Amino acid sequence: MNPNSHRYEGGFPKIGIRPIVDRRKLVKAALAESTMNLAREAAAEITAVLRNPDGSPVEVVIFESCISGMTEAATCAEQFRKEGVGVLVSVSSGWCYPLETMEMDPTLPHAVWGFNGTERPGAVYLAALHAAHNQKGLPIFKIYGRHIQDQHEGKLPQDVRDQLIRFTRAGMAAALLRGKSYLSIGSVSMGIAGCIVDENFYQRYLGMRNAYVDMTEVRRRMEKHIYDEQEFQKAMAWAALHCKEGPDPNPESVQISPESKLKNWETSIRMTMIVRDLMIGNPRLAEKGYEEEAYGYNAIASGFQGQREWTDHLPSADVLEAVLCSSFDWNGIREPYMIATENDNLNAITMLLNHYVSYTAQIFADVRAYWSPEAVERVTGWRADGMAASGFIHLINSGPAALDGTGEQQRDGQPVMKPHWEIKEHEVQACLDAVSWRPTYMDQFAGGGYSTDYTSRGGMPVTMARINLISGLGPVLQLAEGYTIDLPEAVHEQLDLRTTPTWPTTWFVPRLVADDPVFGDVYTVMEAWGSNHCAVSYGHIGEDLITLASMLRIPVNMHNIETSRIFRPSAWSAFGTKDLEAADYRACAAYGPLYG
Ligand SMILES: C[C@H](O)[C@@H](O)[C@@H](O)C(=O)CO
Ligand SMILES: [Mn+2]
Repeated sequence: MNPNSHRYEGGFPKIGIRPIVDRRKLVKAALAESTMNLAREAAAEITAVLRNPDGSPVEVVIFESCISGMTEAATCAEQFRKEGVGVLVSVSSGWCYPLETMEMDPTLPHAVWGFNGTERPGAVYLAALHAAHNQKGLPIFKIYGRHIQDQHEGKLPQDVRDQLIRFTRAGMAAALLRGKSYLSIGSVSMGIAGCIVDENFYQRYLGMRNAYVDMTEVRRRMEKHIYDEQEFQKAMAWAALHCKEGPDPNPESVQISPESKLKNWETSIRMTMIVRDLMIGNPRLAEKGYEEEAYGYNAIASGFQGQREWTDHLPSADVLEAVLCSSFDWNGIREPYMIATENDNLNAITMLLNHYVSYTAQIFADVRAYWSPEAVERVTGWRADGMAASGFIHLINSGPAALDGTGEQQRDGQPVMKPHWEIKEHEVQACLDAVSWRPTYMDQFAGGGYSTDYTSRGGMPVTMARINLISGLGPVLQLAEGYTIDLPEAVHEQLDLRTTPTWPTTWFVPRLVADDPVFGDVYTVMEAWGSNHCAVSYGHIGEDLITLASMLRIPVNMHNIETSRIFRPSAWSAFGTKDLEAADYRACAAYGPLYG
């Protein structure tokens, strides 16, 4: 039994499509079938592109007939509620009485595609409907194709398809959060404010719950063997085979014995299994008589405090964080978990949002330093050139940097981080081979443990993001699209040795934007970063994060995304069309958190 397999026993939210038509008999007769066809086209596009976290196609439910008035609208809402629909798409090709056919649930992300064919006033309905939604405080996403289509042309134009996918991808991310938990194991680490759990944020913006377990629970389960001992043996064998131990960075005098190191591996592997079981439960524990422990906390993200009450005398959580955040372990290839070191839950949630729109594993990193070309030349003699010519940012943190972050997976010969369902076994091996498991620095982690030492391959398009909580304002999202870069080996060594070289490094260059107050210079991107941590996702997902943030009513305070890629509810334009950032703030403040 794969202990990851029951992770989504409750299934996944679905996307509901609401075909809408004018109820006048002759008009309905003329349009109902073609409107249903538009709904089917949209459904086919969504299921072809979007995936659930386990890699299965997102399920789309089309209401069985066209909605032409309040009765059908109510019947559809009730049917969709029973089906677990979490995202709505309405489709129309003619005029359809907005106030009588609209959906009123303020918590369901909703887009409307008004077919742009002049034979019938689909676009007029779309405009009137969005006016109704805006008057009633129910923002929707408007999908209006640029080019006129012929009435019975069933195909989705590319621009309609792009907006439909961008909306439903973000809508699914919002729906996947709803009702799930964030599990804190421990509390605030070393005075890091990002570790403070703000239940108001989780409940009102994300629709999530907060669970708390003291770190002593991990110790209890270790000491009482409340874990699957067969799996433990399998995991230890896997680690012995695949987790190559690298040089111990500590002075001889404090290096621990091989026997103690083996014990540290055993403890680290037990911690890994126990934290996973705490998050999602494990039916095997019930078989051992631990029915309560078998439940888990229905957690889609968690954080392990670690420092210092655990790490001062027990192995650090680097192994559990690195293994669980990766797309594979001794049980094979699987969806990565979202785990924050130090219980920096704001970073864990950022990892989760990234993951739900990108489908890939995430790199949790300290935003360690900006290296100017001048400083690099002074220290190494090398003048940074190419993409590094304006300097670069050192992203590095022990623990939850997924081993996928090595960049050893490939697509078309390029380094990538893939959704787990695309990863090949040989790529898993390549990721593992690129990692050196280094004994941790005893001066900081007196309890020992192992960190993952790797360097991300350059040439990957990535997005660095972070949610920050600002007093008097609430949550804000910042993001920077850019690329990982390679440094000459000797330069990397010199710069890395100045830091904590036993940790995973990603050299990052944000995509610069001329004359932008923040993205005009790599230095200001670092200087404007709102926290010590960031979550790095594969891919340029800034547009998806911006759409998702608007659904949750989280303003975006910093991004380098072109205006043409920004897709937010149509009501946002009522808050200003010249300054989209200001409009975003005003709209989020006006509507407040998605769940009230
Ligand atoms: C080892 C140090 O205590 C690190 O944990 C510290 O530099 C951090 O990563 C803080 O986020
Ligand atoms: Mn850190």
